[in-house]
Amino acid sequence: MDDGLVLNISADATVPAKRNDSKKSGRWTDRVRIKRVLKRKVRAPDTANKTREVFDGDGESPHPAKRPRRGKDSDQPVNPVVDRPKPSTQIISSLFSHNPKIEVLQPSPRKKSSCTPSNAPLAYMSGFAELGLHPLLVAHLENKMGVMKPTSIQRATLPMFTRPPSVTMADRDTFIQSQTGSGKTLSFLLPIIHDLLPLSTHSYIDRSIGTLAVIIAPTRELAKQISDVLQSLLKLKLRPDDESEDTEDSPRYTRWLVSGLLSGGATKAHEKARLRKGVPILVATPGRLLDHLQNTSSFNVGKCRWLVLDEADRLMELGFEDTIRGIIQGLDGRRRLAMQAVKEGKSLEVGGWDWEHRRRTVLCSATIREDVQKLAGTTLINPIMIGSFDGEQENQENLQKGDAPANGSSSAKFVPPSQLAQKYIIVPLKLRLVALVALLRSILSQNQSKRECKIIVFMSCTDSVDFHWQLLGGTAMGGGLEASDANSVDEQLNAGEKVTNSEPTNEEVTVRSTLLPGALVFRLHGSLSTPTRLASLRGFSAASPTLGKQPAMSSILLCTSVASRGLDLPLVRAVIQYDLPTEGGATEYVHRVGRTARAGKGGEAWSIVAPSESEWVKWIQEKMCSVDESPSDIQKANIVLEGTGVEDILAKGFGGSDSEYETRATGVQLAFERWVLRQRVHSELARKAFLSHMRAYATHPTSEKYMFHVRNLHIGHLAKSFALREAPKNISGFNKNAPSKAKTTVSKHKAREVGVMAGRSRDHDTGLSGRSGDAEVRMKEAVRAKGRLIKKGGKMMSSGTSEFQIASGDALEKLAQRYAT
Ligand SMILES: Nc1ncnc2c1ncn2[C@@H]1O[C@H](COP(=O)(O)OP(=O)(O)OP(=O)(O)O)[C@@H](O)[C@H]1O
Repeated sequence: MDDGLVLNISADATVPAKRNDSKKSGRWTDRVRIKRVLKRKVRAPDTANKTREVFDGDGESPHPAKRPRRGKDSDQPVNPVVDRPKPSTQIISSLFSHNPKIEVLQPSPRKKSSCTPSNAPLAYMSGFAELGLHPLLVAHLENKMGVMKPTSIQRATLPMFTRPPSVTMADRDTFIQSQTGSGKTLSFLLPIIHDLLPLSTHSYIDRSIGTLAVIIAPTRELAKQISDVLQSLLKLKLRPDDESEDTEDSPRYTRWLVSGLLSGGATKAHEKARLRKGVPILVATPGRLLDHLQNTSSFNVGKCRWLVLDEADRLMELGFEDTIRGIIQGLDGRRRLAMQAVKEGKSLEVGGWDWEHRRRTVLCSATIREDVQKLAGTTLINPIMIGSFDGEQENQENLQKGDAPANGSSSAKFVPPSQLAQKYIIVPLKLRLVALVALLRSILSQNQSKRECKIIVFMSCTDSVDFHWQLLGGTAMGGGLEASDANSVDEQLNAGEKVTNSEPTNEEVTVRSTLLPGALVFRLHGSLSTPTRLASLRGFSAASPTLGKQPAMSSILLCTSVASRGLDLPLVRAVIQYDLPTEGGATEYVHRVGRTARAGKGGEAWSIVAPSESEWVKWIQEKMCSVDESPSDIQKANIVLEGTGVEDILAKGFGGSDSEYETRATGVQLAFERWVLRQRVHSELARKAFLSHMRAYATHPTSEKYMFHVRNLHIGHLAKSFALREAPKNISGFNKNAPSKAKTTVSKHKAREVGVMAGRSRDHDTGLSGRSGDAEVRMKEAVRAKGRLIKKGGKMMSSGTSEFQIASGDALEKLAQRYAT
């Protein structure tokens, strides 16, 4: 049996030669035993590695080869000088045998051309001017930002704020919901600037007026992104280009409108200094904002007239409900104190400020789930809903009451943009890793003619992201090869593995893989430091990313769900869900795929589905459709996922004739496995990633267990997709057969525990993780407990000075401990 593994991968010179198994001396029983063992085994072609490789190939045996028992010696510590895993017998199972049979997929009847983009600017509109937007803003959008026509959510939202007050909803708050990539950010930023710009005409106005608008976003990345868009809007020209329009009567605007960002990225002292100077429009993450409301006396926010809660559903998911209540109480308290100070003549403020002008709250959310309704009920006054809702009237009434929808459905219909091509591949577990590489290669080569191509790959946990990132960067084959087509895989393999001396360090931002020519690989998850996360995003989004002197055309981002919400990364051609979402169900899926196909552009979304998860395809399609939708509606909205065979992807990605791709895929897999074996630190990375992945997998909600149950996974095959050759029972910490939390159907509560066990690996990213996030985590806990305190009759406190406080950080924590139930 040759198993198709005749690959000319050169031996790793640093590895000692394999010891000879034949034995001439010793007892005759020993010699007979060894002979018998050798007869049964088929030798691996690579004998350079001290590791003995046992092939399980081509169906000779229906069961995977068993790993022989290890002798006493195997427990001896690894030689500290050569830091490599201890020699052991390894199982090298063939990639293409013993895989479950997968139904041949029928091509989808969907015609791509029939899809008109659902989130594109509206062609029939003449421009933003007809929505009543300030002419300076219209000119800036058209001339400097290339934004000519509004999208449908902008068309619906802007008139609400630009019409004269008598007919608008001055006394009403707003709830905005629309598709991913439909331009929600501009639909709340433009009204704010439109409202504040004319204040320039007041003689006393400058940035010392304080903060007039606060925008809250759930993560640092999102806050930074909103802040960037805001900054580019605020660069607007304050006079019309046409001088003739600049008459005596035309208002003279001054540049007092500046923006600021509070997201925990900078030091508090620096943020305090900025707040003291005055920041008229502030973008913030919730924890840091509440912190400043509690502790920064110079934070002048008494006149705030806009509060925006972006990605409200994510804010709720991340447990910010109490923090947001604290923020609202803080804003109200500071307003009362400021008004009182003016009344009592204690304030140095010049008169003329319209204190009657109430603060408007805008809530943006992808869904109107029960928890978002609750938030809307407590934060919005007489809200008007803008967006696409089913049963709008009913929902509107519920929203005002803060109730869940009467029909019991917990979410409004939320579908991906119609122009997005949604695809899935059912991939046997063993083939996952090579299928991912093949898919990346095929997308990259298809888009070679385009200027650049960006791909986002979602993984289940931070450990998995770290492992795959290091693996791709570390497994350099024939270093420096720049293959331009899929056929060059052979050349890369034949050139031999190259031991890279410079392993990427933990805080490095990017790596290159010769398997993915012309692309740089970035990573993003919540355990990276803020500068690394931001550098990663900057690098990935850059027009022509570079590594050293080598420019790259394309970029790939390996990430956890941290990148699923709100991030607007330009030119993302494809999203690959290597691991399907463990939390958030269909909503999370729609958010993830929504990172592509934005503002009317095209894109493709790929889901890698395990054979035991195949029910998921039907499930997700049903979740995205309304019960009463006709098949033509479903086709039109492009809610159907199109299946592709894994062989097609492997053939496209690795090239070659007939089934040559099998040999090539095997070569790639072997190279990965050798990388894992090469150093102890690599195998630890792989094991950790495997374990964390299993734990994350166990946190799928109970209602989804029939599709995602650890019990249904072939653990050995899954381990192979982490380039591990070891039988999983030897991976400490996880035993599929033990009565573990992962094994039994876990309740949601238990599932959470499993998630917590995974520690840093589970990425409920809030921008709270990492070194600088610890304080925020504690703050969040304290605020939660403060909620309990208030329920138990505690009250908000005002310090002797003019500062309104909920309580100081320390006091709050002490109170929290005292009242913790
Ligand atoms: N009227 C417009 N014309 C052209 N491009 C636009 C327009 N409005 C917004 N865009 C662009 O569309 C992209 C998506 O916008 P935005 O990030 O606001 O979407 P979103 O609805 O908030 O998406 P998500 O739900 O994923 O957060 C951005 O790159 C933005 O610059």
